[in-house]
Amino acid sequence: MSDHSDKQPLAELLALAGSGASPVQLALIVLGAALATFVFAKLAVFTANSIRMARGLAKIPSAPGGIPLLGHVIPMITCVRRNKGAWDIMEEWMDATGPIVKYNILGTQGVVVRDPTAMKRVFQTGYKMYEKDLELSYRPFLPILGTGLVTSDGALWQKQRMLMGPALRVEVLDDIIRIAKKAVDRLCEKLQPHAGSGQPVNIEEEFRLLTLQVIGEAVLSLGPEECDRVFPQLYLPVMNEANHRVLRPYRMYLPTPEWFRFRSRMAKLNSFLIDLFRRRWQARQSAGSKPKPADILDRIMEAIEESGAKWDSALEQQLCYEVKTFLLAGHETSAAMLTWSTFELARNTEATSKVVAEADVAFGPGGEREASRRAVDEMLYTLAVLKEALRKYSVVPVVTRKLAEDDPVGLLGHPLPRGIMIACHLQGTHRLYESPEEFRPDRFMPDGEYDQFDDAIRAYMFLPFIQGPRNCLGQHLALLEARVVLSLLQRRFAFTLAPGSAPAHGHGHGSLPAVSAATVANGLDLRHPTVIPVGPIGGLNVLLESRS
Ligand code: HEM
Repeated sequence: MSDHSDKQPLAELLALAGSGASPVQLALIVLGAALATFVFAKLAVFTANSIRMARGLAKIPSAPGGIPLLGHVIPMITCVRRNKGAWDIMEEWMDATGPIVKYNILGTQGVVVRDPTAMKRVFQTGYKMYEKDLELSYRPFLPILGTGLVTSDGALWQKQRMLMGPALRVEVLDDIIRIAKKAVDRLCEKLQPHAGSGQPVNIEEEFRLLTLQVIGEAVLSLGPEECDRVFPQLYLPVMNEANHRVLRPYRMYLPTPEWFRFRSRMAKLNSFLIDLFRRRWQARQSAGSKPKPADILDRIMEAIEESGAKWDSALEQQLCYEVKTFLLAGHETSAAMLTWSTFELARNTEATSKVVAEADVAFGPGGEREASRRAVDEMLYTLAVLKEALRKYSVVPVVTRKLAEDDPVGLLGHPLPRGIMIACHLQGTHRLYESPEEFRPDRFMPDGEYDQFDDAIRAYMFLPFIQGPRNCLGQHLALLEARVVLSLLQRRFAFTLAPGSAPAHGHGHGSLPAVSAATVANGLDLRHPTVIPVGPIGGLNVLLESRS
């Protein structure tokens, strides 16, 4: 017996489609129906989620300038024409509306905050539910950084952090002073012919090469020549392409010649690193006694041995992600900090002479002595200059998180619904100081403005490295390296800002034209509007004179 209800769905469809349809037409009908159901289901889920989130955010003031459907996308993409970053627009929203503002970008709903108590919730007390936003901000970097520390979450991140954390502790920091001193001595030799020549030098480019050499030696014991050979050819171009993809995400998918070059460089870089890991691992296994760790890689390998993990291709791949993460996280940010510090010192002779005096004490009047860790720790004023540069210029102006579950406590008295984005506006927090546009290193000297903040919020008033369990693993390394480099360079040369001109060599930070550094009253106008870490547009041209 066979009635209508016994028919298979396909048979029903055949009957519906009529006997005249060809198999290809029928297949297309089935495919079309499946696709329509899929799109409909997606739309229904998206709409339900959007309504749920919009209800959850109802009491939070909205950013000005939003329009139906597109939301706040137009101010975000047109701001570059006004030489402002998306983060500057967010700051204008908060100036106009208050310390927490909601926004909507093409259906992605979120809030932006700058208040230190909100930062404490996101970075410390609620950090597990405020997850990394890997879908948007970090997406272009995922092919490079994979599941490395910066771009992983949950149990894998925790395991990796436990493994990597100790590798960047005390003894490595002692090595950094020696490595940074050699690197700055080499840079001084390179710059010497420019002294008194009237020839501008793009010091930002030099800092980028220097910090890459330092991290290359600290992590992998690579010599400066090897760093200069491998990284500018393989590593820097892939990072450049990833940076382009932030504003032009279609570049991730279009098989252009650059797309193929990106893939091939990545493959070469990975095989260079994996080859190095294998040689190092084999040498360790065949050595009779445990060798003294020479670098960060040795320390990571030591931790792997102690954990009993098996050496296999998955571990090699993970190590590759971690090392590329250190290279990325560890050089451009530090270079930007050094560049802004140099910019400010070139305009402030009093601050410069204090930095030079500290170099004399730590390294001897000719800068010839090896300084101890303690001597560098005592360079309080140089440290204050670096911190003030990080505050004023906020080289990482914003970090984003995605809320994994409803947060009943929420931010600034507003409970928040799961799924929304949170833009933690570090630059906004750094402007909550007195006369924030002024460069005043004394803020970070003992009993200065920073020390005067209330105990409950102080740590969340200075966030260049964020705070909490996911804070920057390299912050001590970065500040130690920078104290050595900045003070010795200032000891050797007097810097002035070159009259505005394109950088002497190298292309600087992105492709926008250079602004005249010498004529700009406040360096904030020089900040690049699209590239993080934020450096000066077109680099920083300086003139040098030797100090006696
Ligand atoms: C001035 C220099 C630096 C600045 C301003 C800086 C800033 C930051 C910030 C803001 C984060 C948090 C990112 C986020 O949560 O989305 C971070 C994370 C990180 N940084 Fe740095 N960084 C600097 C130098 C370094 C150096 C020298 C290293 C390595 C040697 C390093 C390694 C890392 C790592 C591994 C993380 C991820 C930590 C985790 O998620 O567990 N950073 N950094």
